[in-house]
Amino acid sequence: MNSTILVIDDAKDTLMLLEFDLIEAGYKVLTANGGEQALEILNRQAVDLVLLDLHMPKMSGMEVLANITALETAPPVIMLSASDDENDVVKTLDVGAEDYVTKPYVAKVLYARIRNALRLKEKTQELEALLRTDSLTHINNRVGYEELATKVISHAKRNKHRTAIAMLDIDHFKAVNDTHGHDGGDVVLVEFAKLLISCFRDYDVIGRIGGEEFAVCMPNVRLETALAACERFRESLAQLTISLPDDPDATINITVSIGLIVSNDPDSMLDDLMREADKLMYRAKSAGRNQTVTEKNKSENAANNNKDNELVTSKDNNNLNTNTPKQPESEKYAGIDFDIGVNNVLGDEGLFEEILVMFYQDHKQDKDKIAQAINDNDLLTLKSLTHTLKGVACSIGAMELFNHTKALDNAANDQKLQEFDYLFKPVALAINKVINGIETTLGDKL
Ligand SMILES: Nc1nc2c(ncn2[C@@H]2O[C@H](COP(=O)(O)OP(=O)(O)OP(=O)(O)O)[C@@H](O)[C@H]2O)c(=O)[nH]1
Repeated sequence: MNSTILVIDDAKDTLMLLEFDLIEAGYKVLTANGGEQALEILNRQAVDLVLLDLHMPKMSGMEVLANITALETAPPVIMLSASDDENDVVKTLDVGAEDYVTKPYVAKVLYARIRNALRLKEKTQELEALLRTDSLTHINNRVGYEELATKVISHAKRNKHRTAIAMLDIDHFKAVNDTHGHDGGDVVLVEFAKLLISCFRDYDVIGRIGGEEFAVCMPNVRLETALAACERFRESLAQLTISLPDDPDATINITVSIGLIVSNDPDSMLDDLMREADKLMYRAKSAGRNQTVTEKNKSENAANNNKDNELVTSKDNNNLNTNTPKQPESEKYAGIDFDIGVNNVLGDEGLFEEILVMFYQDHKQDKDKIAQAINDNDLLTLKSLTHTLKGVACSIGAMELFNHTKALDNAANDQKLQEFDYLFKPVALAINKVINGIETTLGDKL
């Protein structure tokens, strides 16, 4: 497809000459006789490149340049000026111009500069897409997902729509890897992503958030609709039999645990919603996996004059329970979701306290031990520490610690050494929070 070039110049004859030359070279051309007209065009339509005069009456070329570079999808700008003052060259390049060509221009040199700028733009776009795409499944990675979902949430705020966020985690995925190898696990992840794409709507934002964890952001939906979509996916997945190209006799069946939250709270941030949905997903895990757990966001309940949040769990179509009251969340132990922890020991608070004392004694040094293992490049110790900590964090309901440790554990398993340092920081903070929380509440029993 021919690239579109916008030429901005106050001199009519220059505009005509450039238009002629550029059309001759195969480009589509738009012209503007000043900054105001140019910005109007850029607001209306996409342009691949801008040729911009520097000295113009009314809005100067510098001013126009600053406005263009501030656009969300700014096209590359080549300055085209009669001035060969080196300060002009430096200033415009510093403000964001791609190149600087002096007038009178030599057509074939100008064409070469244009081709170069367009090539660079294409490469940059390819790199930006890679930065946002998961290389295995080709859906959004965490960066891409968060960027798009954040836009959905801002749009929802402006239009007072609800947004649903679902966090999905494949059940017992480690066992798939253990049985069928990492390549077998990869095939499962790809099939999982394909099914996500086919089950959710085109404008739902889908992403792979971590190893075997995925997220879906559903714009403008009611809880019932979002829950139905999650359930449709969960059921389709449970019925899907995945075969491996390298081992046609092997078949794999998997299930998924889903946490779903729907919010129309204008102050909800994506991070908060994802955290809430993640907590619900771990409830689905604790409650036996292969199910969706959802809870209406507080503000939505408030709008319905409902004091308590509703917890909805759904294992199959005739097991939809909309009346299970949620336990009020306790602040008893910092960094620990008391409800999850206590539920993991069938509600026995005394036993839960004993487990926390054991956790404190066994893991209070973990931060230093993990730091040491990273420092020594001792992968075996690191894997063993993170794997154990991840498991116990989940069972005491320390979900933040669990999530961060899980990320570090995955990186250790995949030997992503360069990620260790930055993944360790949140683990260290989360351990501190939990250890200090236990000390504060159970000090005399430790
Ligand atoms: N094949 C493959 N495995 C991955 C990838 N990323 C993470 N994993 C693996 O995913 C597994 C996740 O295991 P766990 O976090 O223990 O969870 P699980 O076995 O799914 O158990 P539950 O979540 O509790 O049901 C680990 O073995 C990781 O090595 C990947 O890109 N490819």
